[in-house]
Amino acid sequence: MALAAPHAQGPLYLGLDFGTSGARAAVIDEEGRVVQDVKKGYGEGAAADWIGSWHRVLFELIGSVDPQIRAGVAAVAFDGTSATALLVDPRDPAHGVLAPAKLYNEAQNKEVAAAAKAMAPPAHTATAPTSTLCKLLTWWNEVDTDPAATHWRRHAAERGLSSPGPSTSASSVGSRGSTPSSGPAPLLLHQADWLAALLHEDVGRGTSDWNNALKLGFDPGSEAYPDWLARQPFAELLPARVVAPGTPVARVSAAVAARTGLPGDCLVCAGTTDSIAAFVAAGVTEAGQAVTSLGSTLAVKLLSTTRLDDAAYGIYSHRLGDVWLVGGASNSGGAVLRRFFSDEQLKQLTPRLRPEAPTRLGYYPLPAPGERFPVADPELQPRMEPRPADDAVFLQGLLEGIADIEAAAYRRLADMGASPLKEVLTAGGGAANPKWTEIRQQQLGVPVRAAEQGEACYGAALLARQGARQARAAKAAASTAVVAN
Ligand SMILES: Nc1ncnc2c1ncn2[C@@H]1O[C@H](COP(=O)(O)OP(=O)(O)O)[C@@H](O)[C@H]1O
Ligand SMILES: O=C(CO)[C@H](O)[C@H](O)COP(=O)(O)O
Repeated sequence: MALAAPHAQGPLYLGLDFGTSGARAAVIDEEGRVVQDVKKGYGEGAAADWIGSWHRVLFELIGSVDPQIRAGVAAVAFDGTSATALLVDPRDPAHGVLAPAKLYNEAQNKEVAAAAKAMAPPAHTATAPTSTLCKLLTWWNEVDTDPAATHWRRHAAERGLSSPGPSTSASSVGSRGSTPSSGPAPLLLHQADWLAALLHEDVGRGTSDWNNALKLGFDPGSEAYPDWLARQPFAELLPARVVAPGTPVARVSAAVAARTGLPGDCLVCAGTTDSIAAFVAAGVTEAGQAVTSLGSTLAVKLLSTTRLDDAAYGIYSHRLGDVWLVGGASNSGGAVLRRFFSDEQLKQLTPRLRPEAPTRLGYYPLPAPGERFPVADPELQPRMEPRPADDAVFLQGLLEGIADIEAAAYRRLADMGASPLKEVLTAGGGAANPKWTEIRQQQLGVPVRAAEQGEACYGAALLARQGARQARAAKAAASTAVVAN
């Protein structure tokens, strides 16, 4: 929906959210008012080619913003699903993707998880089987275990590129003979990093942000890769720059400006993950306030004065400015509901739910075996039987089960010394369900309400605005310095 273009006075800011089931864009003005918001599903069959789907939907989404509004966009920022990883040829990140993307919830094998545990500090979030580090180790390991199938060599041959590949070095996950490289080392990018690179086309050795790089092993406290990671033979594959969310990275390329109608001086800013973007959108500022993202997955973020990290429970701390957002992400959530009910069916059944009469079905709703948080168990089995004959009772059992997981997550954080929970704001598709809010409030024992701005793309747009303001301030300071001298 687009407000009349005359409302779109002054610089505008575009936030793009690439979630699990679809992508959304929000354009806001300097005051944070939404000028236009659009969304697009990835379409049937997207899972067969995530990279092609994301690439297509990115330009379709930008193209569906009103041209007049598009022409006023001063900065763009992305949020993507956390630990969704791509391995690219840095010479051609748009088309030179060297292996199928590994999604946020794909747990890597036990050997790789053991290799991550052997190199990282105990209980570090990068040791989780779904971490970006484990995904990188899987790709790195393939060079040793199956050279013929090594993606980057096959890809290079198919495109007549000189073969990129690791420089001669001993692999930490196997004995690697010398493999002289005739091209640049492949580059690991997160989904949000890669989408941003499609717009600025100036990827170099990669730029990521504090939040996306956390599960790779980046330390947002020291704002650097820790020594245990920097000294690994695969360190050359890591994004070279990791900056605060919202930091200006580069301008859109001339070709992309011509293709999209974005201004040639439009800034592409560093992004974040989808649950952090939802947190930014919600405008939470006090310790004890929390945001639960009820999207395809259940992600919990509590603003805490204490930093907590324990992979045994899937708990980690993101940094935003100078505060810590402690929490994690469960595999439960809306993706389970969608297995049984369309959004329309949810709307029809919800009035029949009775929060005052719990079903006591005791479900642990999961879309498939495996859980990340507040239980970190890649083999945890779903529990969603027996299924009552009445769909309203079955739905209530599922909603109660997800609410139980949310409550257990906040209890775990409290047990570990996080700031006491005071209030929960809800983002994502599930925020629209008043009966679910009632069920959750009963479980949590604190006020629960829908965030006024619950869309992650709004949070990404706020980060774009922050980056543009940062660039303007730096320009003003530079011109003042010139005058002073
Ligand atoms: N009325 C509702 N009650 C509960 N859940 C809902 C409702 N409407 C949509 N959902 C859930 O919201 C999810 C989509 O939310 P969204 O924030 O778009 O997810 P994502 O960005 O992770 O793809 C779906 O899985 C759907 O089951
Ligand atoms: O589950 C997800 C898919 O939507 C989230 O992207 C992700 O796992 C949340 O991670 P983070 O806490 O790093 O934002």
